Amino acid sequence: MALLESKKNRGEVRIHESLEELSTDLADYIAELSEASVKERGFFAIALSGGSLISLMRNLCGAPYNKTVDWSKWYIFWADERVVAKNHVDSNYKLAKDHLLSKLPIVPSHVHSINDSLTAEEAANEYEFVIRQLVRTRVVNVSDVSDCPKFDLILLGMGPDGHVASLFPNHSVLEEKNEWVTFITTSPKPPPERITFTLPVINSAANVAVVVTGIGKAEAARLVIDDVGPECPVLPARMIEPAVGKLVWFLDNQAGSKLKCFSQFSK
Ligand SMILES: O=C(O)[C@H](O)[C@@H](O)[C@H](O)[C@H](O)COP(=O)(O)O
Repeated sequence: MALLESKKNRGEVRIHESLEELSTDLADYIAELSEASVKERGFFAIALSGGSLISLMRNLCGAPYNKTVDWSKWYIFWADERVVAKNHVDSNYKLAKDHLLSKLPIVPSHVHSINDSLTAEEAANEYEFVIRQLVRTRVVNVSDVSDCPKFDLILLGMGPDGHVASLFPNHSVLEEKNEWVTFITTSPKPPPERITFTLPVINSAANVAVVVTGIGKAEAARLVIDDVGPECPVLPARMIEPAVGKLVWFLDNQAGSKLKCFSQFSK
């Protein structure tokens, strides 16, 4: 693995030789953050996304993490969710439950998924309300620099169009400054109805990790990580700039192949 500091505060970039190496590193990274957070605050509040991220977290289900991680202190959230029934094939909750959560001893009442019987707007409002209650009791930490929750870790994937969570390019949702959780009904990636954390919430997290794999995302990765100048299109992933938190990019060598730093890595 190559560890690189990006230019202009775009965070730490980790480029991996293979998906297996990335999965191992990702599990180590999450386990370390969990340990530090439990030691410091007694809780680990982690937000997941959908997509390939979940299968890349698979190593957490095996040794040594199944024994060494304090799963009883984990509180699970979703940075974005598709507004479908929980048993629907498109549900991010179902994806995480089937491939991750059902294999880990996480306390069921610590799993905070959306209410799937509501409209997208209602589900977003209710989800924000749930998070507000947990901020009040400090299960979710509070930001010292904004009026936002400070998740211990927000895990994101990125689409080839540069979207993260359900924040899509050229969508008014990118302007949302007041809500913690908002909704869209016109997602260009199906299904159309989704709820999503807003940029202020993502940028208030203690740690944000973006996991990006495959050659189809190499150009977007270049545009959001490299210093490409003012002609760069406005891509949601480029708007991730944690105020005080730490940003880490987990790439495989295909997704990282167009980065300026890649040539020095591949020598
Ligand atoms: O529910 C979703 O659709 C997501 O949370 C979305 O933001 C996803 O993480 C990216 O589209 C990357 O998905 P892939 O890694 O599968 O390409």
